[in-house]
Amino acid sequence: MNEIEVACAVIVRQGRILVALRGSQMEHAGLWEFPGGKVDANEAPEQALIRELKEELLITVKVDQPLTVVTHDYSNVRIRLIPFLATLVDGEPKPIEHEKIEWYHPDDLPVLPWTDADIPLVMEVVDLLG
Ligand SMILES: Nc1nc2c([nH]c(=O)n2[C@H]2C[C@H](O)[C@@H](COP(=O)(O)OP(=O)(O)OP(=O)(O)O)O2)c(=O)[nH]1
Repeated sequence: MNEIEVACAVIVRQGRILVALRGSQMEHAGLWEFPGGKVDANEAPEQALIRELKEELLITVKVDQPLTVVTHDYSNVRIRLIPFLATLVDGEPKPIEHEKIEWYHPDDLPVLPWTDADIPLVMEVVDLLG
């Protein structure tokens, strides 16, 4: 199966976490995710994350500690989801590609409809920050 690496960010501000709803034009439309995107060849996951968050939310982040990598098989692709805690250092996020974004308290995350790969990560975030 084709395998892709996807870096994503758990951005925490004043106890709330930035989450994004995938738009109708995207795969997994109508599901929530942590913002991020595919890691290009010869790119570090941290670099990919900084690039993707500039593109899709117009923000600059500082990448902090890595969280636990999740490997998940969708029907057509295996993804390695590579999460990091991150801090917003410049800009106010705007949903350029997403349907919308929200800041949620960690304890409110588990009830959202998430992309399948994110479920273990959501649990880790609740354990760590909830
Ligand atoms: N960004 C992100 N993607 C996720 C998460 N969980 C999850 O299964 N995915 C999947 C959805 C997509 O199939 C893939 C990421 O691809 P994408 O389409 O968002 O990335 P991209 O912006 O680099 O895509 P593109 O420019 O090539 O279209 O990973 C998550 O929490 N964050």
